[in-house]
Amino acid sequence: MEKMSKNEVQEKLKSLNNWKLHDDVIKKEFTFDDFKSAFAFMTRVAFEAEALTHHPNWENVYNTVKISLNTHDADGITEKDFDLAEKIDAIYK
Ligand SMILES: C[C@H](O)[C@H](O)[C@H]1CNC2=NC(N)=NC(=O)C2=N1
Repeated sequence: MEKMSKNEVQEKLKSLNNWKLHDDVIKKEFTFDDFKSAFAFMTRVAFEAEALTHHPNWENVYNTVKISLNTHDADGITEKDFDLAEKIDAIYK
């Protein structure tokens, strides 16, 4: 899949909720009531990632999950990252 230009990424980010471009990834931080809720979210995202064969880079500290998305194969950001970001936001709702 084709890597998107910085302008394409910025334009497409407008259709997402609070994801931001940082270097060559799009990023967002999610917060929860507690660890259990954060980990339940991660489990649901993990299944979605497997279904899409596209996986998040993430870090979890207690009730927060920081996620960054990029496409290794394209060495940048592609539509696949936006597809996964949309699914992640839907799971978070
Ligand atoms: C073979 C397999 O489809 C690839 O390695 C996939 C797996 N998950 C992936 N996830 C992400 N985020 N980027 C990739 O380029 C990627 N490649």
